[in-house]
Amino acid sequence: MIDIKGLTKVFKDGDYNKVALDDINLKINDGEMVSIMGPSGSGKSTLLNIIACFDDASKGKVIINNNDITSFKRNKKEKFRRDNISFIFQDYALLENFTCYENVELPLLINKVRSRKTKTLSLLEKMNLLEEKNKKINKLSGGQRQRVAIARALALDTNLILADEPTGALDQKMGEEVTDILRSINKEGKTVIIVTHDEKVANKTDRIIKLMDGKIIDDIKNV
Ligand SMILES: Nc1ncnc2c1ncn2[C@@H]1O[C@H](COP(=O)(O)OP(=O)(O)OP(=O)(O)O)[C@@H](O)[C@H]1O
Repeated sequence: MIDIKGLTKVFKDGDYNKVALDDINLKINDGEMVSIMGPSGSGKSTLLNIIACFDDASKGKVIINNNDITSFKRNKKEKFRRDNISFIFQDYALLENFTCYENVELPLLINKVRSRKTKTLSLLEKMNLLEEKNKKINKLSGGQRQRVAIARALALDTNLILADEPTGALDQKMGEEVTDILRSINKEGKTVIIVTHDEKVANKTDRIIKLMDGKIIDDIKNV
């Protein structure tokens, strides 16, 4: 479970002082699929980045499976992220000059996982990318790139998948395909949190949380 208590984030730089998250309280259960919506600048990415251990809180706690990540020093945070969290970016964040296969294998190589070939091929098959396996990323469509990014995110078998606008760069058809893949990953038991501007994406999630000016203004069960 993710238990967020009084989470506040203030960005400060000289005279600049922006309260991006203002006393957020939120619980997300294991196995939920949640979308976070809200206008530009409402704090969606800031919230996701703190859950992902990419950024620090100014105040409050984020407790993931009984681990208070807000109390962790940088190294411990990075290890916690590696072991527990996968992140999917709007712009895929893939290595453009490497093949699909190499991109998916990379986290397995870094973490010295055994049976890398079998695992990588099975992930590529799952994402319907076997035919593309030796193609370089810069030869793929946006939807294919995002499927490679999802395969890579699944490589280490983490239970928490975070996605920041995963369909933001895709046309409607590819966006739907990627959303359906995230839904099926959730059905396999993983917790999925998606930041999105797209109502269609949000409507495929179990719960829609709306932010405005760094506060939760709505938290709706989507049945
Ligand atoms: N690194 C930073 N330094 C200073 N201010 C920041 C930083 N990151 C975000 N902000 C500010 O915090 C507020 C929340 O930003 P955030 O990116 O979380 O919003 P968002 O809801 O994800 O927006 P969008 O939909 O445009 O991506 C904004 O006013 C933004 O300008």
